Amino acid sequence: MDDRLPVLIVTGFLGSGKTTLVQRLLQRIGGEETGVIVNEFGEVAVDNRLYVGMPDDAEIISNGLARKEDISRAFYNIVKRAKADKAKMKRVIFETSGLADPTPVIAVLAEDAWLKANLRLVRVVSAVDAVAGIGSIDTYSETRQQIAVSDLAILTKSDLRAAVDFDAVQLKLRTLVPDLELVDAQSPEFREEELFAEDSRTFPRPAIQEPSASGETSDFQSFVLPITETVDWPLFTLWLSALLFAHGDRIVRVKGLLKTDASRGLLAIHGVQRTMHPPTHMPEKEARPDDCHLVFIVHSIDQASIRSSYQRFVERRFPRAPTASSRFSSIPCN
Ligand SMILES: Nc1nc2c(ncn2[C@@H]2O[C@H](COP(=O)(O)OP(=O)(O)OP(=O)(O)O)[C@@H](O)[C@H]2O)c(=O)[nH]1
Repeated sequence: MDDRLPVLIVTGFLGSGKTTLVQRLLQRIGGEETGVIVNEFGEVAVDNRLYVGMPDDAEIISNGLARKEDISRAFYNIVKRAKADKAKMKRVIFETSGLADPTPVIAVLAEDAWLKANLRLVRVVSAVDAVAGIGSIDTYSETRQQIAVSDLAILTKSDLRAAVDFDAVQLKLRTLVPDLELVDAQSPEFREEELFAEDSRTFPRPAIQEPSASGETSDFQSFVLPITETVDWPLFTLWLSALLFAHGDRIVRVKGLLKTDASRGLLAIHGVQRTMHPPTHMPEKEARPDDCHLVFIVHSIDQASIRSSYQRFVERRFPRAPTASSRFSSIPCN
């Protein structure tokens, strides 16, 4: 009997729904029995704080485009934990960052003798966003690379009004990988736990481009906008919606936690390209003042203009409520 721990790699572009999928999976299979590794792109690791129910002891690799040594260190830590508490850990999930090529993760599991003796890769799945996914495939080579090495694509956000239909996404994926299966995460037939089902996994599909060895060639930058004060929620959403509407092609992802006048706890904020997702409430006990900030992942846009836009638009206390049009015209990064 193969008693090595099964590993599932979850990949997908920025904001495609990887963490949501992992969270749903953990709810189905039991978070205490699952070792989780999260690689994040951003100056600070936030994903495990944006979701209720993510394990506190997740291994976080926060240098965005993880190098092989970071990946193997995280797997070593997980296996050591599993050995220390033998009966408990039953499986491992590795969530890549939205810009990472999963190939180095696959390579580490295939090359390191000790890891190979303790872990076995079950499959690589790619979250594909039904709203932004086709555009991301066309625009970002990172998305194409993630899909090329995946065994299965999982359609997310098909419940949203702006979602492209399943067949159109399937058709698009098959221009990259002719036999790639797509399943809909919103379908009642979708069972997250089956992602760990034991059929023999095929070897990774051939990469369609050379992966960047260190990952340091990315054109994307991330920065943190600290927001320690309580935010005027209507004003804030007006600002962020306008910013994403105007620059959603270059502000690829915004996420973070805010303390707002509309909520006694914290609100988790998610913007993905031009879509601002509904905020989610975080329990008050999770609130720590230094947690409150937004993480931006951008390309071809000056972060100073976003910072000054925020300062002018949201931080400034208006003596009288300005009209919507005067507020919009004050965004300097148009
Ligand atoms: N309506 C809807 N929203 C979803 C779905 N999946 C994810 N979202 C929302 O999309 C936003 C981004 O989801 P995440 O799970 O954080 O995406 P991610 O791929 O982990 O993001 P990064 O780690 O930044 O790359 C969040 O607001 C989620 O609630 C879905 O199937 N339907």
